[in-house]
Amino acid sequence: MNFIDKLNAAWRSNDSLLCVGLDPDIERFPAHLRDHPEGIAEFCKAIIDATADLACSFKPQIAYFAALGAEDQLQTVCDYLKQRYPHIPLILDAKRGDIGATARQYAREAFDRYGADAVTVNPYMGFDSVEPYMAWADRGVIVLCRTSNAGGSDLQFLDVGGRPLYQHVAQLVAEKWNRNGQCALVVGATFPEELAQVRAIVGDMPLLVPGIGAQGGDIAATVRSGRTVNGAGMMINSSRAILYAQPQGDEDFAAAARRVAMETRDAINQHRA
Ligand SMILES: O=c1ccn([C@@H]2O[C@H](COP(=O)(O)O)[C@@H](O)[C@H]2O)c(=O)[nH]1
Repeated sequence: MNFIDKLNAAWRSNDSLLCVGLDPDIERFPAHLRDHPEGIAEFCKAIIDATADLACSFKPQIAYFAALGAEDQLQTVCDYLKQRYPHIPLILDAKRGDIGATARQYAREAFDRYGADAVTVNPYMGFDSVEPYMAWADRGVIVLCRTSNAGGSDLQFLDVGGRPLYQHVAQLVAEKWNRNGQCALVVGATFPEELAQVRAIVGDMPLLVPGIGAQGGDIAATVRSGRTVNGAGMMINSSRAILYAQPQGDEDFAAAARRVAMETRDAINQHRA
């Protein structure tokens, strides 16, 4: 099954547009996992088990693993996801961007080494820096368009022929780059008006939408701006708000994560119709 089909099936089977982000920060781990040799993988596996029936995708952020030289634990997490939850898409958030020959190695890393269903890429170097990922026709290529951070406006809002640059990116990907129907775009939940603009340009193309939860994006505005006519079309990511949900009483970290993931999934679903 290719990425888009798998995503459609996960939206339906879990009745969810929630993407659970895996950004493991050992400083915020429960004490028993901080010094554990496989603590990062154990933490992520517990979060995955606690939220797999509530999520349409999981998104490990490679920087949190690579910064600690913990690529082996990223591998463990990806293998675990694929073995236990093969129906949930695995998105590797790597935001790669480089010349074609190097891009091919990044694509091998994402798709062959980690077995990701999709990877995030940076379009700044143009089509020949993105095309190598498309050789894996059954995988998703998720292109940065209008990112959730304030500084994204420095370049993405530049006026290019009467329209902001991010709208050109949306149109370019939808009309030219998406030859195999495998592309998606990153658009931040912190900018619902721009999210609506992108949706109008790209039709039903899936959007990866970070920025709710810790970044404060408004769930109602996000869903109303980005949903497709059938009330889907988005992987709305939340990482820290779920991973480090404040325990209440005796609640452990995974139970707290499940509680917040369920609240978030339900809040999203309220606005899909
Ligand atoms: O525009 C973007 C693109 C990617 N991200 C990533 O999403 C998560 C957000 O984490 P939160 O804890 O929910 O804020 C993180 O991995 C970012 O690298 C983004 O935030 N904005």
